[in-house]
Amino acid sequence: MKPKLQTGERHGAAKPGRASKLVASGVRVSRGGVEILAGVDLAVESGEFVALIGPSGAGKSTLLGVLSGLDAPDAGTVEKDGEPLARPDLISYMPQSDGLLPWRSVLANAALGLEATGVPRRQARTAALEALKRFGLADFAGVSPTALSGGMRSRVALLRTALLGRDVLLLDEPFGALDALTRRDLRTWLLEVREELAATIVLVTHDVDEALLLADRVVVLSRRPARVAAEVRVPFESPRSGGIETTAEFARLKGRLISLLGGEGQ
Ligand SMILES: Nc1ncnc2c1ncn2[C@@H]1O[C@H](COP(=O)(O)OP(=O)(O)OP(=O)(O)O)[C@@H](O)[C@H]1O
Repeated sequence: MKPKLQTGERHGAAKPGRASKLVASGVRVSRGGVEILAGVDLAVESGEFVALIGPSGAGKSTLLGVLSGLDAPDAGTVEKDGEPLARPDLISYMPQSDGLLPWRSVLANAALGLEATGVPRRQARTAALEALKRFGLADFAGVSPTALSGGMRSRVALLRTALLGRDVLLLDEPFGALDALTRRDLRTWLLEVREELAATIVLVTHDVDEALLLADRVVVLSRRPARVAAEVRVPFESPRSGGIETTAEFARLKGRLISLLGGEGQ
């Protein structure tokens, strides 16, 4: 089953009153005597989809941890809609590992985030089943995640994160371990379900094509200790199709991002 889509609506436009603005100012982080973030300033608008790229080890995951509220910066602030991030549970964070539990069914895994926030089990599973249907995963509700392909696992993990209904979604290389074809499918899927998510999204990726295909804006971190080195607005209209990859504009932007990364983007 295909997810419900509001075709014709620009993907960048979030549902009113839902998505939040996230602003990081002067964020500095050192770990074990190593300076990782050296004053990062980043504003993500309500409903915007930002891709975060940078050289390997630059500090992308570290920044995402700070944006989630799970890690405190040594200096600087993160504000959501003008208020300091008070509790990490205001934001959905999907780390690199999908974290699906093999002894729970797909449905029980999808419901796990809700149950962890205190939603009664039956209610959580009803909501999870509804989401599985909307995201085309209902046929897999009763099976163990071990029976799923990598791509399906990523969908379930993303759905579990999204089901929390948070208005900010932070995704750390959600498709990093997948083969190229499966990644392509999942990018298309993520574009399709974006309307359903109605969230402000920050996606960490190593993949310049992925950043350009999905995001409204690409933010490039410098080498460690990282700052924001550059920002590139992605001009393609939504809904996007794979066809944009063959355009001269796509090639130009890709070349620019790779040169900003010093050739380390792929
Ligand atoms: N506790 C720590 N002590 C020392 N160094 C750390 C610690 N945590 C992270 N680092 C270092 O900080 C740097 C940034 O790590 P981080 O995972 O945020 O980078 P990244 O840009 O997400 O990396 P990658 O692109 O490889 O996923 C890395 O070089 C890492 O080794």
